[in-house]
Amino acid sequence: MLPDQDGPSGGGGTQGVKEDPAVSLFREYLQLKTVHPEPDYDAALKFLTRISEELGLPMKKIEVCPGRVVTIITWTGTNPAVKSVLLNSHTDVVPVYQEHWKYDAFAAVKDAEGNIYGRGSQDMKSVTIQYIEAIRRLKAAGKRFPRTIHLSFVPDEEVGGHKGMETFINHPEFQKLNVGFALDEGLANPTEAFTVFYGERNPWWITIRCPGSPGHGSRFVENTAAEKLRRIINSFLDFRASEKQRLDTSECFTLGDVTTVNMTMVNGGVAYNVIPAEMDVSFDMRIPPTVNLQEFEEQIKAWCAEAGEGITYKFAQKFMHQNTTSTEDSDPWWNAFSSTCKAMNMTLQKEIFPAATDSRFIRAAGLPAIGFSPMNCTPILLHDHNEFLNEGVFLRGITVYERLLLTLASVAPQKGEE
Ligand code: MET
Ligand SMILES: [Zn+2]
Ligand SMILES: [Zn+2]
Repeated sequence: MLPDQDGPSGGGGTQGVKEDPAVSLFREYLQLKTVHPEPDYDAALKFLTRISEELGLPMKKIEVCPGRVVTIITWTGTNPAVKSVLLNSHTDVVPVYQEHWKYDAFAAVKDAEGNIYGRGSQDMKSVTIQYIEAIRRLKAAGKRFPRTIHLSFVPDEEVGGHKGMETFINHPEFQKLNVGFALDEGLANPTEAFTVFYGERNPWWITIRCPGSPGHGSRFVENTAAEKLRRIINSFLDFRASEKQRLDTSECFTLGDVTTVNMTMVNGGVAYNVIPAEMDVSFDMRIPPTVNLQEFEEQIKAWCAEAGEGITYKFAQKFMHQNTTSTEDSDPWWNAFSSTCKAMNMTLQKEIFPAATDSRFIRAAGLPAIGFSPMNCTPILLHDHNEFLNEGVFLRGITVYERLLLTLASVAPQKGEE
């Protein structure tokens, strides 16, 4: 049969059955073009304003930078003096190569299997709607909890978070939230298990400038920029190969446990027959929290010194905090989280997040944060073509958050909280 292309109802997976309103809301949110480089944040704000009215919960808008608004929806607890639970999600999504997609990446098409296609279906518009729907259900059931629950909806995560969470975390309005524990995004898991992230690799984005002697393209000029560039590239890519080897030969390592290095840009030169006075190369590096960052930078310095005279580097991104969140049974937040999952017969795999999320700013502020997107039995398709999530997996995730909030928002007050 034909996929359901034009409306929130129907779809082969649930043929003849009216679509769950939560799924319809998810599909509606996927259709908002909050896509870089010019995200329609106004559309997201309008959507969230409606949600706040539907839920009957107050909303606060904090413009952290011009045109960049963080939205907070709050469900105040019965003991608002104790620390709150923060459910964070970003509203922006990465661009698409539409020609590689089966369907319009912003049409939220649901196919015969109930798979919902759209940019953001995994990263992370699903999670946003799951948080909202879990709150809606708990409210409708007349529940109240001691701890306040805040939902934060932040812009610009996908471009580094500078005009989003990085600024918000230092804003007085963030302090006022009195956060004790945060949930943020994770990754899908193709198996029955769910992956949870207790830390992240540190993103370092570096550009290395290689100066050299210019001259005529027909000569053997000494000390050229290209020769230095080649040595730099060799050092970085040799290290890349050794880290890949370490990952490939280890039984227990995941991507989050080794350093990745990728050469992502090269620049320089003006003409075929002019030896350039300088050439630049850029790398995206992701460094596990167990690596000594000072020593790692010394290694980079050594590679530059070995490659020739006058080589300089600068960072476009150099995250230095290496906090991880406790996953000890004695930790009340982890205990609440993991015991709830266990009670639901969910298998958890604890890992270091291989990329970066806004959780890194939360952890850097000294707060515990767990990265978790309840998507098991799902291929990892974030930032990829044909990103999708099955509606059954999506709906099950709402129940997971419902149960998680029951316990997290009821964690007993800790020493010093009251
Ligand atoms: C390093 S900024 C974060 C952007 C994106 N989430 C990434 O990991 O690449
Ligand atoms: Zn994301
Ligand atoms: Zn992303």
